[in-house]
Amino acid sequence: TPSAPPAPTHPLALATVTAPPTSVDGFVREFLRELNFGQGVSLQASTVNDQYLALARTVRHYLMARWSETLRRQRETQSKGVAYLSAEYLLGRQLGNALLATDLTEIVADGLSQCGIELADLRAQEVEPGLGNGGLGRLAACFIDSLATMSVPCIGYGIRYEYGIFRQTFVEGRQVEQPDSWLALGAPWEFPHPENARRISFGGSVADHTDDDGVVRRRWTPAWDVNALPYNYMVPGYRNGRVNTLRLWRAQATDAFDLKIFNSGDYEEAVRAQTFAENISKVLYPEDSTPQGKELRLQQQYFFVAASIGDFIDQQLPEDFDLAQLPERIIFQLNDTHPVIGVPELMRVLVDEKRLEWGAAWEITKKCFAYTCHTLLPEALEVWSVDLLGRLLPRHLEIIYRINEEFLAEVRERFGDDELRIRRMSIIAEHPERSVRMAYLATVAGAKVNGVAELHSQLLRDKVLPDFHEFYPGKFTNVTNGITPRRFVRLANPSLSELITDTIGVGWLTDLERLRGLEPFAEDEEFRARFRAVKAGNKRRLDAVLRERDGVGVHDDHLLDVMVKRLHEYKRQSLKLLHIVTTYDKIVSGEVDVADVTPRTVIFGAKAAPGYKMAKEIIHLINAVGETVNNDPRVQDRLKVIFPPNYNVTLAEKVIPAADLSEQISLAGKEASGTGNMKFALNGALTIGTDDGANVEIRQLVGDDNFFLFGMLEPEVEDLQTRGYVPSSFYEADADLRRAIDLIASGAFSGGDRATFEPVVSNLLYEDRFMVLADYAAYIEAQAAVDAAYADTERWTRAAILNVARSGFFSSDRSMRDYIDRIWATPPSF
Ligand SMILES: [N-]=[N+]=N[C@]1([C@H](N)O)O[C@H](CO)[C@@H](O)[C@H](O)[C@H]1O
Repeated sequence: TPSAPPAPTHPLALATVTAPPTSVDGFVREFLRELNFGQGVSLQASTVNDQYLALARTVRHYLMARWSETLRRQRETQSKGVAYLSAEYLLGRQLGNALLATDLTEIVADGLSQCGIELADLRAQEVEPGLGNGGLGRLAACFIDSLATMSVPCIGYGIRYEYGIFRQTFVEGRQVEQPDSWLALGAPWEFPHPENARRISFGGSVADHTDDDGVVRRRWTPAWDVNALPYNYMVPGYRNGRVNTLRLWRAQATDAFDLKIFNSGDYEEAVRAQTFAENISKVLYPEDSTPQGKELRLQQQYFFVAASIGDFIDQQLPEDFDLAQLPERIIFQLNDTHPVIGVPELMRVLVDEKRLEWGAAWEITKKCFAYTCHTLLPEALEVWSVDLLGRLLPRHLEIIYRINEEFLAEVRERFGDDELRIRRMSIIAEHPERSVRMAYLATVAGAKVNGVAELHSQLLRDKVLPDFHEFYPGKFTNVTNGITPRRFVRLANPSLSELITDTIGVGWLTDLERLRGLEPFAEDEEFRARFRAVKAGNKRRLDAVLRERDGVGVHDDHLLDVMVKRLHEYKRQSLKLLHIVTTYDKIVSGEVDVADVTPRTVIFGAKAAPGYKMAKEIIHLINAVGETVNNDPRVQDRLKVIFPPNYNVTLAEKVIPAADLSEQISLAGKEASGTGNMKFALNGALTIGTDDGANVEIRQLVGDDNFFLFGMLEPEVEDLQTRGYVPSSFYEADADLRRAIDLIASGAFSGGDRATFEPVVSNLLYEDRFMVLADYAAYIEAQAAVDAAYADTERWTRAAILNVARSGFFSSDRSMRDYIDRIWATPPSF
């Protein structure tokens, strides 16, 4: 290969880019230049969007120096890093975080106000990139933030969906999805590099081929291909001079336009290839925990994984790199089963392209991957039919067959001809359709397999993958999830952050366990008063936001009871609904004096996957119950239900700091971890929850007195399931439950029409897969304890302070330390 031309240089080009002066004048000069030359407008003529785009680009200038220095040092030190492979990144707005990371917020606010511009208006102009569904996507965003802040080399790889998670609207209380055209007003945080595009192949066939070294190898002859264009995003560390990279891939046709066909007048045909190709990165699949086995979804997964592995080997490694050393240089972390097709892809590259022996390639591959499982729902573990895989990726199917063959040979060696075990453990499922079990492939190929909370990892070992735990005992570990305190405490809750810093000093943002220093202040009356003032202020802020956004407000003297997460039956939003209906029923029937009811506003936030019918029914019922309760004069505003549409990261940053009560009420054994639960505890909300996922660890750390635990434990759920669960028996046995369900069935929330919510009622009475009725009585009792506790303001505040003080463990920095210690061995490098 011809030697690369000498790199361009000039005495003015400093070894690395230098940041503009960190002064108000320095900033204003940079901003106006960007507005004039970048946006091409004068300050006077500029729109808010012009100003936002110019500001974003100006802030990029301050980060650029750190980014190129990070890349230069990375190239220099060649230290081992992480390639985080995730089909989802729920990043949230970038501007606030970039200003925080560079400590520019004040300078920028002053500079802009000199120009007659409000920083808050420009921050509100940003459209958040909704490139994820829920917890899994947000976790990826928190993790890459922590790795940058901890100076760990990391490249996040994913897909640059043209349309992210749909925008949710409500029409007569029903969810209606709108496309999320997040790019429409410009995307100032991305750096496209079409020159580094990669060709990704699909389809075709495989045959033996004698290569020029005389060796017969399998040769894949694809049928079609697309280009993968990289778009780089900055991942700034918190005030440590470091910026890591997030590389998202966009699909584009290799030959975008067929002029000959166009000239023949068949315009549609002329661009068909382009449309077809671009479909691959067109839109995010909106399912959370219930994957769609659609071909396009597999195309998306292979597209970004093949581009990422190719990019790392060809772009990030020195030309003469000895691939046997690959495990010393990189660990590919598989964020759930979505990127697992990367395992046969690396084997294909090593064996077919780099011509390594199969055995040598497998030794490398086994050390280069690790797998994080995020679920316990059997339907969430992806399987791909061998028909589809064989058609789309014939060479990869071959490789998977060989991996499975060699794996089962090892199993036979260990356990003899135990056919049932062989069938149970085979990566290839024979029934109901011959298909590849991606979680099994990830477990066989991964150096480590982890769950995302202690209970989850235990259930993975005991119930989901017991055979594999028996076969690979050392492979299974746990890393409890975490959240970044930079976004979810410092940015989302500046007044609480100020109180914390005033009290325990700085440093807690990158060492969250320091929050323990707040414990003694739970006993300090003056501090408790300041803590309450912070919460009240956040409630008023939320009130203003919701009034402007949706025309509804929240009373700051109400207990704010918040349930925000994707709509899924296992998360049991319908249990929360039954509590509301029970309270309402007791008020309107006069069973309780409305004056004795603790004033409470229940805030829901939840998107349902568009194809998830029951979830959409439950959303409709929540809005209908809200409509009735909110407008019933007998309630005297002491119970309110609000459901702001389009719950996303930006709304979470306003709702969570205002919350008093965090609803984490999934059926025990169903929620792998949860991460919203951690954000609420760190923002001084008390949790009412089951012993499920990370709730268990939150309760253990904050103390039983500061957590409202209720409901069956996982073994009790298992036992009831085994004994046979008859939901209607709970209906018959519990008068309050019967009245609540009967009220819904009566049409009280649907203008007397009994049919409207019959599907929800029937589902609860005759199916109730997630045992809402079984946990109802315990839940209602726990909610009564909440009311009693809330009436004792000092006790409540003390408990809220202890939740903050004892939740430092839930920093994603700690999660990263655990991944580094237990899985990656990628210590901070510089
Ligand atoms: N997919 N998936 N899984 C989830 C969430 N739905 O995104 O991953 C999250 C991140 O690990 C978990 O907190 C949550 O319990 C789990 O259900």
